[in-house]
Amino acid sequence: MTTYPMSDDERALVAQIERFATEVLAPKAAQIDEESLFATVHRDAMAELGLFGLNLPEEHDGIGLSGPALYAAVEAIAGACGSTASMLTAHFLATDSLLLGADADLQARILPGAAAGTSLGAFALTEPQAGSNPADMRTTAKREGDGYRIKGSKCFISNAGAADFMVVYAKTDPDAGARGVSAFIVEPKKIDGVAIAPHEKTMGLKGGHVFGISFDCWVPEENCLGDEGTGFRTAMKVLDNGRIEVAAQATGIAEAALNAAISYAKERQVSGHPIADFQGLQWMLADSATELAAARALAMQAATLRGTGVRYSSESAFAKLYASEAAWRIADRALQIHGGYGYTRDFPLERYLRDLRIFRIYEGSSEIQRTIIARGLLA
Ligand SMILES: CC(C)(COP(=O)(O)OP(=O)(O)OC[C@H]1O[C@@H](n2cnc3c(N)ncnc32)[C@H](O)[C@@H]1OP(=O)(O)O)[C@@H](O)C(=O)NCCC(=O)NCCSC(=O)CCS(=O)O
Repeated sequence: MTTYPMSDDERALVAQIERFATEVLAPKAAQIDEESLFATVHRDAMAELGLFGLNLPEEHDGIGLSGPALYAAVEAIAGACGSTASMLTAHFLATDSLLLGADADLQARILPGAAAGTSLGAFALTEPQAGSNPADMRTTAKREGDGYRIKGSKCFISNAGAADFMVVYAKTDPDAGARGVSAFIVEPKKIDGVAIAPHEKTMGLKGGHVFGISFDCWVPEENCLGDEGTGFRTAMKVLDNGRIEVAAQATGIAEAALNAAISYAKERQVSGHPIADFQGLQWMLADSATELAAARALAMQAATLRGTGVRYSSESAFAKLYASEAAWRIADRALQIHGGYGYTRDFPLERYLRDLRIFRIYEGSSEIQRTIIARGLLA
């Protein structure tokens, strides 16, 4: 285990998660990818370990890991199965929305089931016409009786097909830009008016299913997270957390790729020598190890600020931007070291690359991370 700062109890739990990842998740990862099996196949076993509540405090029946320990846990899961990590971290986006934006009653109603893994969450922000710019969303929530009618559509929403609850972001004041956005709990299995399309066929993370959703549904007013108009800020704070988890997924997969390259370089013989003897290859491994260490150092900077009340949008953007781009280079070098074998499905390298590609796009593209960083510099 990498030496991240954490308590002895956290270290023991992360070691247990690493064993689970190696023994349960890793052996099924290729099948999940090959057959596009929804990673919820692991849901019961993950729930038993408490994984769905890793980010939630004990008062909500969660485990309440610190930022660094949560990072280590997500990294271990992603290193074994990227799809499973993506399914889990999408659930964290939903529960973080409640933690950061909802009142105590709504938290008490939804979070214990979410922590137990009996209730799966989805985070419904992105729309066909509003991806990088969510303030421009078209979904509306209009007052109707003692509640709201939500109308509109969302796309690329992880977990939606199995979700027990969704946090849906919608405009309560369409003329107020970001300040007109509010967030709502929608429980699609309990109400009419939520239509979920078949999951998208994606390049990677094939078990981390994403869906389009159409809404024409009514929810009671107590399903609104906090006050009307606070939804955009909640979503942005959630994404500050989520981007650290994307960095964790990236470094988890990058480490798996680097380890595969090291093993292969020691075994593969050319002209009577293991290819690890050649300096050109050693330098590739050295560059990858350096970039992995740098990505983790940036991520730890953000992870240690998580939950402190300090805003860390720039640190979180540094972490996601660097880790997602470095992980791509690390996995690409690892595939190159494997030569033609790396390009086949007999080895996991091509899956690692396919799984990594989305990290430069979702939860804010690399370009959006640069925008956030630049705004911080120029403010
Ligand atoms: C690039 C953006 C950050 C820019 O957003 P805007 O320019 O539209 O908004 P701002 O004017 O910056 O802010 C409006 C308002 O919000 C407050 N704010 C902004 N950021 C934060 C924050 N991090 N913490 C707290 N508050 C924040 C800001 O102070 C303003 O407040 P006042 O109105 O002045 O009071 C944004 O557009 C952006 O992040 N874009 C990327 C969107 C994105 O990442 N989408 C990903 C969706 S989820 C996904 O991809 C996967 C989902 S899954 O797997 O299912």
